[in-house]
Amino acid sequence: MLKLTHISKTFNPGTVNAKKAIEDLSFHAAKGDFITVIGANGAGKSTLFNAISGSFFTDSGKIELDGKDITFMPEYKRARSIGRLFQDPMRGSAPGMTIEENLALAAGHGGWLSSISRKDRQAFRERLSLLGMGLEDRMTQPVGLLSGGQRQALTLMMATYNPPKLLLLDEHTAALDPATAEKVLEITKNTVEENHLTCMMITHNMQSALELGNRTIMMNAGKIILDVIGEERAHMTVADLLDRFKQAAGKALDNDRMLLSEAE
Ligand SMILES: Nc1ncnc2c1ncn2[C@@H]1O[C@H](COP(=O)(O)OP(=O)(O)OP(=O)(O)O)[C@@H](O)[C@H]1O
Repeated sequence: MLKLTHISKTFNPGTVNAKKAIEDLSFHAAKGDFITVIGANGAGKSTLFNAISGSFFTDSGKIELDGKDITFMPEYKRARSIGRLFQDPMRGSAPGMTIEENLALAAGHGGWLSSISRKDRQAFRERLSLLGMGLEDRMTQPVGLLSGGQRQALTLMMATYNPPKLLLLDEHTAALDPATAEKVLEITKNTVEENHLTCMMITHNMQSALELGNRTIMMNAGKIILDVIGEERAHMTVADLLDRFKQAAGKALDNDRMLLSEAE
């Protein structure tokens, strides 16, 4: 479904601030893969997502999605096939518009109340009720009134209303309190499974990285240094992950937030 072939990206090339953020990275995600992504601070995880979603063009290499070469496709066109969520719940939905208007936009009906039919409203209500957050009774309220967790769950629903070919989740629960984060992760798991989505999720929680999805990749210094799936992954513990990181990177994992979440 997603194929990256020898992609590289250097920021500020040719200056003293030059930074090789992705280095000759090749990777293939099969249809239906749910891949958790972990790694050191500044390893290039968000940059990898930016490269896939087209925030910039890579310096070299090729990016293919569902058999199509998208290496030089602009970001707004890729957005039709790639859904993305960020850490900040304020991104991805329009605060001044109501829940149903936001959903109408996501469904592709245009965001104006007059274009929302009774049937649309019924469909929105049914889908919202599955979130278990009571949002089905608040459909005419502006999204800006929602809590971070409610907003993130709504954004996830919007990003997957028409199932994308690829869903990129960039620490989308990191700004939420632990109980809410757990709930949004549960909704994420159900959404990915029910829609058979191909999904990549950056997380700093190593336990969730092993529990969610079917595959885990670990990044360091712009490269994928570990890629585990199947039986091998099923038997892995967080301690094993840390060990494997040390073996592959030649140093201990230095992601403060990952280690902190481990100590909690
Ligand atoms: N637009 C940019 N301009 C210059 N340098 C950048 C830019 N974006 C990222 N970088 C640098 O590239 C490297 C990789 O950053 P990136 O945000 O992808 O790491 P990350 O793995 O997501 O890190 P973290 O876990 O700390 O969020 C870092 O050194 C970062 O400072």
